Amino acid sequence: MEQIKNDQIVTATDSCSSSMSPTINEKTLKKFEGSDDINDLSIQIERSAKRTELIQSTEKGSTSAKNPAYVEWYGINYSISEDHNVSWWNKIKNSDSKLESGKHVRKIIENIHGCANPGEVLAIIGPSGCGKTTLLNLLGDHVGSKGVQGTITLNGHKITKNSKRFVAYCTQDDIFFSHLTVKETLSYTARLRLPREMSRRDKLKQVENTMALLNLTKCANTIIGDHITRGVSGGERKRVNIASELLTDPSVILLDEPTSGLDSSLALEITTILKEFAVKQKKTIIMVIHQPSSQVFESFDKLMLMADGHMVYFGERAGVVDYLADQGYKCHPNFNPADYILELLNDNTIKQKLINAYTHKTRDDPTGKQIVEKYSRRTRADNQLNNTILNAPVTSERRWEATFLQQLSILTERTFKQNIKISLSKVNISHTIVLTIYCILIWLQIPFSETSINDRIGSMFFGSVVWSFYVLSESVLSFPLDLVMLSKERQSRSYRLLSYYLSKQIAELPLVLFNPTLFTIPVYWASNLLPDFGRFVAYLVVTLLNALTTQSFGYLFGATILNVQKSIIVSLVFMLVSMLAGGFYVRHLPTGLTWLKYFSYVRYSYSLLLQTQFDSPKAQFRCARPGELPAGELSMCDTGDVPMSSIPGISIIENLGLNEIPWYANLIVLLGFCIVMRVLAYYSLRKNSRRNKE
Ligand SMILES: Nc1ncnc2c1ncn2[C@@H]1O[C@H](COP(=O)(O)OP(=O)(O)OP(=O)(O)O)[C@@H](O)[C@H]1O
Repeated sequence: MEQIKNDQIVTATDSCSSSMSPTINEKTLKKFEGSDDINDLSIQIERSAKRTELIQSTEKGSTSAKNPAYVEWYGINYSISEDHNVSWWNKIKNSDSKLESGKHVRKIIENIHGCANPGEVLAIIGPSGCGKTTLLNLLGDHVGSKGVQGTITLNGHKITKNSKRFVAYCTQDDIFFSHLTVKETLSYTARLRLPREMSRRDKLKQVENTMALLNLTKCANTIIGDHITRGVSGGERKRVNIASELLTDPSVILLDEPTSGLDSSLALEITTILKEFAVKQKKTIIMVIHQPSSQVFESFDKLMLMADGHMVYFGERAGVVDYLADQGYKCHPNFNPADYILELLNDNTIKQKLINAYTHKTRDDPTGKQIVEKYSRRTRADNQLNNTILNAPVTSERRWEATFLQQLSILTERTFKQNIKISLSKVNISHTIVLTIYCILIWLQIPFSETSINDRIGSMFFGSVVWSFYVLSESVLSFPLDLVMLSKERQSRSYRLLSYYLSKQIAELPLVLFNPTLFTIPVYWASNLLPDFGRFVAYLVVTLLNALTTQSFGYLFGATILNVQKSIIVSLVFMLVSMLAGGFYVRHLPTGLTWLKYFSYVRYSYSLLLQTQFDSPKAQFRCARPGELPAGELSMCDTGDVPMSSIPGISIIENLGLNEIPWYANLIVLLGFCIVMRVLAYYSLRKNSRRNKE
């Protein structure tokens, strides 16, 4: 231990008792008078003044100042069941008893308590894996009730759906739509989550101010990006994450490592902004932070130390150094206390001693309720805030700020902007063009003759099935890929599930139809399908309806399974089974499997396509001349009693056994599949989103 202390003293440059305030004051200025750093300092002063001005501009109409929220938690325990290695049979047989006996239960956090007051910043510090994020998830009500014990309150009341809207959670992972710009991202958030009474202009002004505050103005028009498309930098993305929560004016802000990936001056700038928000707008700020600099550390009001899921310290930040000194671990005055704390907590022996010391200290108050009462200002008179407000539930009369129609239009616009760049990307368009050219070359001007009937049917079947695969592979991923964003935004009560679901249908409709249309128009005319405009329109409509029905199935699989890999496998198997029962590859299904054809939507669209092309007086196919057919194959013209010069199209459909039901019945069934699958997909998504909350 002595070694640790000495090493730290040698390398330390920061001060344990540094009095550097987050904002630059005259005293600091005097210290630098006459020095070369004066220019830097005046820039900092300017920035500080600008920051204060921007925070004041967002202060107008702030609801958090009217709705201060005291967060208190005590007796918190959280366990998970670790049954990954148990066979499914054993899980079914013994699930409850094994869980109860604790055989597969792992305690993640134990007997945790604390509180955070409006106007204050509470920092949670501890080594990696000690349970900080888990605690934040619990405070943000992002964990279901399973395995959770203890009490978490907002102003003394349990967190409800309505009060949750006042709690913003800035997660460790920055979750965004990759093809939207920074400004678009923040604007959509503002339009969805800022009060209904605010005009759109004011909401956008708030976005501009927040961007200026977090130094995002210069990258306002840069896309967020992802691992494929380069966008803003990691630090900028982190700031967009913070901005998107700050601009919605919450009463409580939970932040998971808001400064990770930022350089030290930017980290200080962010914590300073948060501190100013806390003080000026009475926001309650709880942040998990890794290795803060001493200046950042000084800006915290309260501190909570954790190790191995246990408490090590909770109280005033200013008291931690003395507390550790009392335990025999004195921090050198020249050393950053945060670094020192982490050094201590990463030493197994010291960590255990500190955990034991805290447990001993709270032996008469194992849930920590009394400690919480000691540090919470809720129950005590406050000069600035009326005591009745302090105990009032944080709640809103409205469940959503934007009306249903506003949500629908905002989400449709957002989904369209995000997806158009994917669906109509250069790669996708090139793929369609190449496929179109290839099909034209293969099926160029198919003659109306008996010998080419199979080629004609083949071109029609391929022209619809190829888009089924294409559409299925995109639509099946639609919900699994949106899942994290959806659950984050639904947690913050940004919109209804129904508005999200309908907006997806509307926004993706033109996009899903674009490529099949681009393909079908030239291929139809080039391959010499029935030269009749009405029939062409009918053919196009059926091709597009087939694509939409496939999309419905894709939505259903995606919404039900919600797992990328599993959804793809299930949808592929389904598609292959539907194709085989579709009537193209197998005309007569084996006895016992004939029912399959009634469930194959491919069969209905395939029958409809053939009906558009063959069920017409214009569809006449010249009989094969001797020697044109392969040896041994009989011409359809020779099978009847009357000699024929051409074959009517209708007899071809009859021969294929695809005229069992009229065209309008095929259309109704296909439409039915399309609509019913979408309704089922919605209920499936709703059921899954409810299950996620439990
Ligand atoms: N749902 C879960 N399933 C399995 N393990 C979990 C789950 N939730 C938390 N854990 C485990 O609980 C421990 C605490 O995780 P948590 O993410 O809260 O740590 P942390 O202190 O935030 O770590 P870091 O600083 O590295 O982000 C880890 O060991 C983690 O693996």
